This record gives sequence, structure tokens and C-alpha cells, in this order.
Amino acid sequence: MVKICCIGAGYVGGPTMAVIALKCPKIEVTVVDISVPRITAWNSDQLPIYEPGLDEVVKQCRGKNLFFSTDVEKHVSEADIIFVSVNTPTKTQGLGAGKAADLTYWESAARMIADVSKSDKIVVEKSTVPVKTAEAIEKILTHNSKEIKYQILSNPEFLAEGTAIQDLFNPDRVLIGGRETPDGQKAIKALKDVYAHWVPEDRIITTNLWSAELSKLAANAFLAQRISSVNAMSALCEATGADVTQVSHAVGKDSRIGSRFLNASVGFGGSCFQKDILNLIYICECNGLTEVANYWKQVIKVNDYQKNRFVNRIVSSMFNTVSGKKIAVLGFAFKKDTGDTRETAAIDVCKGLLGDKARLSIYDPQVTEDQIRRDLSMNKFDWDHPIHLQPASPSAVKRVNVVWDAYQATKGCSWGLHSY
Ligand SMILES: NC(=O)C1=CN([C@@H]2O[C@H](COP(=O)(O)OP(=O)(O)OC[C@H]3O[C@@H](n4cnc5c(N)ncnc54)[C@H](O)[C@@H]3O)[C@@H](O)[C@H]2O)C=CC1
Ligand SMILES: O=C(O)[C@H]1O[C@H](OP(=O)(O)OP(=O)(O)OC[C@H]2O[C@@H](n3ccc(=O)[nH]c3=O)[C@H](O)[C@@H]2O)[C@H](O)[C@@H](O)[C@@H]1O
Repeated sequence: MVKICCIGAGYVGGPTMAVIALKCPKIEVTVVDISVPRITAWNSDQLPIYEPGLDEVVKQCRGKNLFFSTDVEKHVSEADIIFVSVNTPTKTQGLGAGKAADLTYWESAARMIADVSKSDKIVVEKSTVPVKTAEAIEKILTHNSKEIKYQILSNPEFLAEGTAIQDLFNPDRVLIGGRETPDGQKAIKALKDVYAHWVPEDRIITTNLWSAELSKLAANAFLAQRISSVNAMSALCEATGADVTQVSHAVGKDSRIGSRFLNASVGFGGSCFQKDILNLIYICECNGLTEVANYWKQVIKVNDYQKNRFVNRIVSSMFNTVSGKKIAVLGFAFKKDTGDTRETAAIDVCKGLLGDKARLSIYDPQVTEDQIRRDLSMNKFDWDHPIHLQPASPSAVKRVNVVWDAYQATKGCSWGLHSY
């Protein structure tokens, strides 16, 4: 029986491995994590993340061929294929701070794999990483390799939160990059065989390692760029009397442009778009490509502009001050069908309004009060570290009331915002 181990039981590792277990009953899949509460939750009735359809998939396979464990070393040493799906946050300190990807967690996972392995392994990059990461990982693994052979593959994940199960069941494509050597091609085939249990062969694309690593950053940059383009247009629409939904509908009807991902918004949020574009910008700068870096920087700048513009419009429409006024915020997560608040536009909007001394009444059925208070007081990028390393919840964020009923949130309000 083929054994798969996935390091990192988060938004990607958990759902992806649950679907592999469901579709491949003859493969034993174990998801491991250093976070005890996260693994405890995966083994309980209250999964650590909300994702439509996930409960059913986990219930069908857990205890049969799907396991969640904190015994990281044991399961890594027994596995044939190891997926690494750990955090790759934006660096907060040192060289490249505020842009470069922090590979601390990836590096420590690789060192642990090298320490505990006793047989040949295929190591799969599932996390989103800078192009050329596989080269560094290879060095770590093969240093003191004890005659063990490692093959590194890049298999970036394209699922979106809120539709993860649907995306995993029916992906537009699965991308696998590997070395162009006989052993590299053999490893690609082994991983392809896993996905071929349910993904049609013409949707499984194989490339070299660097193309696969870069394609993930490129895909996210292109998606985010569409949102910044339509959001930039929304500012012009408001200035001229055009309606951005009508404009985006008309533009999207051109089949060369397409209608998806052209919804104007308060700005994109989520754990990846900003982080991955910053990472891309840093890679361009390191390669001396200043113009290219500046081009992608603009996508982030427009996103920040859109969030500020939204706050400013609220304040100016309320006689230039929201001081002491009660404002309801309906929805705090970064999009619907998720409880994930990482980089949600709601944080910037709420902070902006609190800066002008508004009173906020926040309602989101998928997000805990503790999480909201933590988000409103956390420093930039702190959110993307494993939960047990994040700053503890502060005692209070003043002038914020978190409620469990949308009607209560809006009672006596001067304004109601829908945050996505
Ligand atoms: N969230 C998303 O929708 C997508 C995320 N990605 C990428 O996937 C990667 C993971 O993202 P998420 O699942 O959202 O992150 P996450 O924060 O939900 O999960 C990562 C998990 O890794 C664990 N971890 C960190 N270091 C570890 C170690 N040394 N040993 C064992 N466990 C360790 C953490 O405790 C955490 O539970 C990131 O690189 C992200 O960019 C890619 C596609 C979609
Ligand atoms: O690498 C990742 O993490 C993932 O990032 C995104 O997925 P995700 O961030 O989960 O969610 P999206 O549906 O892409 O939404 C991101 C943000 O853009 C906003 N958005 C989306 C679409 C749109 O038309 N307008 C718009 O403002 C959403 O409200 C949300 O705040 C990509 O869609 C996934 O393909 C990718 O795998």
C-alpha cells in the first residue's frame, strides 16, 4: 500500500489530503502538524476550518485511510510520498522584509525529513514557494543523505477557499513539475498516478520544476490583477456616473477577456494574493527587473487604494466624521463560505473607521469574537505564522462589539456595511 504523509494540516493540507484519501481508497494518507489543537480538531466533529462539503469527505475516510496526527516524525519516516503544505509567510524581518517569502517552516520541515528518513522519498512542494526553492530544498535533503534518494516535485495548489472541495474534485488543471532526468520523470509518474484516480489525463500538466513553481505565482498575480483592474475602473465609474457592474458585464462578454473574476469589490483579501505578489515583486527585484517589479507593485497599490477609498467615502458621506457613530459590519471573513479572516479587507476597513472613532458592531457567523479582536490588533503579516506562534489575544479592542445576530448588529446604526 502506498503511504502518503502531508506536513501541514491547514486550509490546503487538510482538504487536499481528504480528497486524495476519498478518491484513492488503497492509499493510506496521514496529515501531520506541530499544532496540537489543530490536529485535535481534525479528529473531532468540529473541524478546524469551515469549507462546504469537507465534513462529509472527512467523515467518509477518517479512521479508514485518512489519519490526522502530531507524530510528525513517525509518519514522515514511513511515507513514500511526502507533501509539504506549511506556511510560507511574508518575511517580517531581515533581508527582503515585507516582500520575500519566509521559508523558515519549509526549511525546518525539510531538515526533519532528512533527519528521520530511512528509505527513498518523493517530496512534493504543495506550499506556494519562490521559483528555485526546490534547488535549496534538494541541498538540505541530500546533505548527509545516508544513501537515501530524494526526488523533489512541485505540485502547487490552485483551490480557492469556500469552493475547495469542488475545486479539488474537478480541477481546471493539476500541475506537476519535476527534474528532467529518468528518476525525476519516474517520480512525476508516481504522483500523476495518484491524481489519475479522478482527474482526466488531459488536465494533468507536467513541466520542469521552475515552470511549475513560477506558474503558481503567475496565476495568482494574473487573478489579482483582474480585480485591481476592475476596482481601478470602479473609481472612474463613480467619478463619471458609469455603473461598474454594467461595465464589467459588458467587458466580460468579450470571450477573449471572459466574465469571471471581474467583480468590483472593497479590495481582494485572503492569505495568498498579496503575499504571492509581494514574493513575485521581490524575485523580480533580485533579478534586476525593476520595471517588471513596479508593474506588479501597482496591483497591490490599487488594492490598498480601494480599501482606503471605501473608508473615506463612508466618512465623507457622514458629514466628514464617524466619531461616536454606530456602524454595523456584516461579514468579517475575506469572502463568503469561509471563516478565514487572513488579510480580509474588513480588517483595514474596520481599522480605518476605528481610527476616526466609529463604534463598530460586527457580525459573522463563521468567525469567533477572539479572532476578530486578535485581527484588529495584530501587526501586518503576523497572521501567517502557525497559530501557536501568533501573539495572544489582547484584552479588548475599544469601541468594537461582536454580536451573534445580524439584526442586533444593525440596531440603532447610522450605517451598515457588507464586507465582501
Ligand atoms: N489557503 C489557500 O487557499 C491556499 C494556500 N496555498 C499555499 O499553501 C500553503 C499553506 O497554506 P494554508 O494551508 O492556507 O496555511 P495554514 O496556516 O492553514 O496551514 C499550514 C499548517 O502548517 C503547520 N506547520 C508549520 N510548520 C510546520 C512544521 N515544521 N511541521 C508540521 N507542521 C507545520 C502549521 O501549524 C499550520 O497548521 C501556503 O504556502 C499557501 O500560500 C496554496 C493554494 C491555496
Ligand atoms: O493561492 C491561493 O491561496 C488561492 O488564491 C485564490 O483563492 P482565495 O484567495 O481562496 O479566494 P478567491 O476566490 O480568489 O478570492 C480572493 C479575494 O478576491 C476577491 N474577489 C474575487 C473575485 C472578484 O471578481 N472580485 C474580488 O474582489 C474576493 O472577495 C476575495 O477577497 C485563488 O483564486 C486560488 O486559485 C489560489 O489557489
